[in-house]
Amino acid sequence: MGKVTATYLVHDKKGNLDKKAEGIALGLTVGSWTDLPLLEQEQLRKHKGVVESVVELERDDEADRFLGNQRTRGLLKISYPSANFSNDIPAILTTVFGKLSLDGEIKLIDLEFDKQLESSFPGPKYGISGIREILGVHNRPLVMSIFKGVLGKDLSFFKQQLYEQSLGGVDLVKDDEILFDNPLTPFEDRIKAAKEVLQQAEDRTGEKTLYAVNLTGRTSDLRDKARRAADLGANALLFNVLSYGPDVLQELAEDKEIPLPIMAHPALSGAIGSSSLYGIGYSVLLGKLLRYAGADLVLFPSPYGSVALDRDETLNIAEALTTENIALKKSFPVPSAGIHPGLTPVLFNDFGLDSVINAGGGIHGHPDGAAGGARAFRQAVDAAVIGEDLENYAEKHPELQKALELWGGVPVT
Ligand SMILES: CSCCC(=O)C(=O)COP(=O)(O)O
Ligand SMILES: [Mg+2]
Repeated sequence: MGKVTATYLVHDKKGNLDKKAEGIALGLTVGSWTDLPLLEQEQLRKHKGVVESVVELERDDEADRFLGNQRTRGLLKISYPSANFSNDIPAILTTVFGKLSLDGEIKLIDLEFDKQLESSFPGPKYGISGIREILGVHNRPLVMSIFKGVLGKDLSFFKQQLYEQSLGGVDLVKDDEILFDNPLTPFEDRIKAAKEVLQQAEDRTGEKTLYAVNLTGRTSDLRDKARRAADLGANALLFNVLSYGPDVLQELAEDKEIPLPIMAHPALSGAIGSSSLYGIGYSVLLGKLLRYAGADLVLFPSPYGSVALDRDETLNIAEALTTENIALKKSFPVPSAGIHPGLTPVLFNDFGLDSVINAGGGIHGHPDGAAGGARAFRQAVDAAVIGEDLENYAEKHPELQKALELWGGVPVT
């Protein structure tokens, strides 16, 4: 029988992790079945959660002193039979962490779907290979930029920014996640304008740029809006997935009339993932779940920029998005926030060829404007791929030189 297996990090004042694990395995499934008649026990047995392992970890003495109590720390692995839930993320999350998420210091840090369950999820429609195919770029990390300062501006500003970013050589441009439908730059007009501008830029550079329009509004309108975007010639969607839920992303990803790559933004994820005691770990929240649900690209805070995450945490997200152990297409990891060209070598070192270097301020703040910023990133990527020192490479590449003068470089250690 199929199953989903959850791993929890627990801090427990009572100190008996085996009892705690058994309590969860029972409590989230059949309740106190041992008090029932034998026949009923037998019927319920196939629904009971199974404690797969209990590992006690070293105590966190500093936190215990701070909180004024001693807690046993441990990792509990519990599996839940697929007979208990339907094959969708809302049912799975409610099964493994629904009421449990309210029950003290407990964090869901891993979720393993068996192969049968995994096969009921779409995964990315394009994934890394499909997006590379569309762009015709196979041998380097992609470069992406973010519109900035569009709020309160009209379409002419939008077009100008897009043209400059594309001319400089970025592979993708995305809306900022805070740009919603508005009278100055309406959703459909942005798509039409972008189509025209990107064709003009491609005619000059010979390179393709994809524009990810922010798909926003009421949940019930999203499907039609996304289909309309596809009809108008949009080439990608940006989606604030955690404001809606991963299942909404899955609905969009599965829709045959929305044949567009979907880029998932991590807005709101900090509220769920940032505590070391509670919530859902980032590698599940932004990694596995979004890959299963069908995100082609996933943004997350890099370990180095303005909203930095712990480096191991970011590596685990990227691993979940790209591991071969999941038989679905791979999603592009997009470490983001506060990125400038000088960070390219460390990002390349951490996330490799199959990643996207993404910047807003680091593009638009360049002394030569967005086109110069984009060129500086492309030069930094080229240097990283051939393993050349950024400072040396900058001697013959003035845009990179200017970026390094402004923001500095960060050596790989
Ligand atoms: C927290 S990851 C999302 C990155 C993002 O949406 C963004 O606007 C980053 O902009 P920046 O100017 O910091 O590159
Ligand atoms: Mg943003």
